[in-house]
Amino acid sequence: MLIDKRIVGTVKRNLERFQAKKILVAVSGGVDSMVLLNVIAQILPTDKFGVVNVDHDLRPESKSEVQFVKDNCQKNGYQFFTKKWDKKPRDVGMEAAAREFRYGFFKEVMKQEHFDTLVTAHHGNDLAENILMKMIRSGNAYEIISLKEQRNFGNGQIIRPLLDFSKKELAEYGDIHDIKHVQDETNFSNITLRNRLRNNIFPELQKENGQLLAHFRFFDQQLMALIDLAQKQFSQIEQAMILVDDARIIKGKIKPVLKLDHFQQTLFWGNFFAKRQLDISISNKQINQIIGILTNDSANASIDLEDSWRFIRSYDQFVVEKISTKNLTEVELHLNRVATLNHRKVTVTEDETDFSITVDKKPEKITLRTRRNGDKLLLSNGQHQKLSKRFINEKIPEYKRNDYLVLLFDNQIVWVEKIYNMSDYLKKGNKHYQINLDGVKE
Ligand SMILES: Nc1ncnc2c1ncn2[C@@H]1O[C@H](COP(=O)(O)OP(=O)(O)OP(=O)(O)O)[C@@H](O)[C@H]1O
Repeated sequence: MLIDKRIVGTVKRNLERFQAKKILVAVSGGVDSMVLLNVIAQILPTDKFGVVNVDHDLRPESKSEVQFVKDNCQKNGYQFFTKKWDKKPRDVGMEAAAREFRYGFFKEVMKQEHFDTLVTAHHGNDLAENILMKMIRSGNAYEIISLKEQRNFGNGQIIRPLLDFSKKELAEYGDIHDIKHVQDETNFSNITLRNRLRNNIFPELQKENGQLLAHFRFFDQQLMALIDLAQKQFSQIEQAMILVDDARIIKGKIKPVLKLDHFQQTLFWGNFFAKRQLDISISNKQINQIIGILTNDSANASIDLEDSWRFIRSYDQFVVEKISTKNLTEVELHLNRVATLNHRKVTVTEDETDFSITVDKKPEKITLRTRRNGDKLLLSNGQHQKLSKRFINEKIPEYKRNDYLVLLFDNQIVWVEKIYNMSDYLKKGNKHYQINLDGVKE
């Protein structure tokens, strides 16, 4: 069969197989995505698909490239959605930030305009480059299979129906149908690993075997099949271990996973994070650290993962939680006025008869906050105890400790929710205060 018929046939089969109904085509203007758009337009009526584009505004030509895609859509009567990226980060990680913005916008359009499927023009060369890049960077099996032909995405799914075709074959289709496209000049510069692989390494490898891309695709499919098989066993283990599982916190028992050997555990945790799509990027080094803290003798330990997630071991349980960077960790408090910290309400009032704290002078500054490293509690005879030690003594698990409120009078800790009141140790002075926490007297 001619290449163009094969491409159209494969895309059509994929759309049917994954039951795509209303499709958003991601079009950058390059030859791959312009070919994809042409193919989709042959298969579907114009009310069943739309075009989405992001102007990353990173190159002088980007404006004219967006215009090119826009004109093409207008001419053909296709729905067109575009957005310019104007809040770029100043530091490193431009490529990743651009991707986050791009996929964020794709999700937004899908939701607002009721598209159930996003289709991208990733092809066989992208897949092979992706696999080799992941081999170079991490060797993590779950990252190696990250470029999937279908996965859940936003309020629907993402489909990549061109993975069976090489860039060359798509270009051939473009020639046959005389498809106009823009040329991304940055593809030729060798600043990124992807471009070095694309321009220097793959041409050499392909000289060794012309079937190289098909082999990468075969390896990817087999690895995915193996992981699918393992998944059944992993699901049983998860059922035995999980206690809480929601968008911000996962909590469970450790024991069930320990029956797997070390390398099976690496796969287990890879699967664990990949399938929940928590947007945690996790390296093999971190997976090994997780296994390390679960299997060593220390009962309390934690690891900070990327993207504000933390993995905590607490005795025979583990917790994965999103650390909220938005949460306030400190507020100044005024007598008789309600202060709110992390959704908790606290008031401190002067009270001669019904009081919980006694000090020798009226505080000039009252602070409410969560714990900090180095916090110390004043005991009898002026001795101190570390707050962390008190948490351990009271058997408060590590992952709960940030929830405890700490009250300070003139920078001296006078009270820690549930576990400490300075007046139990030092009953001095004649200034009496009542603490009210969430409507309850302390
Ligand atoms: N600016 C863009 N606007 C719309 N779609 C885009 C844009 N950039 C890329 N795409 C879509 O994503 C596909 C892959 O593009 P490209 O290979 O440049 O991305 P990548 O960064 O390598 O991969 P990924 O998109 O998975 O991060 C394109 O074929 C196209 O469908």
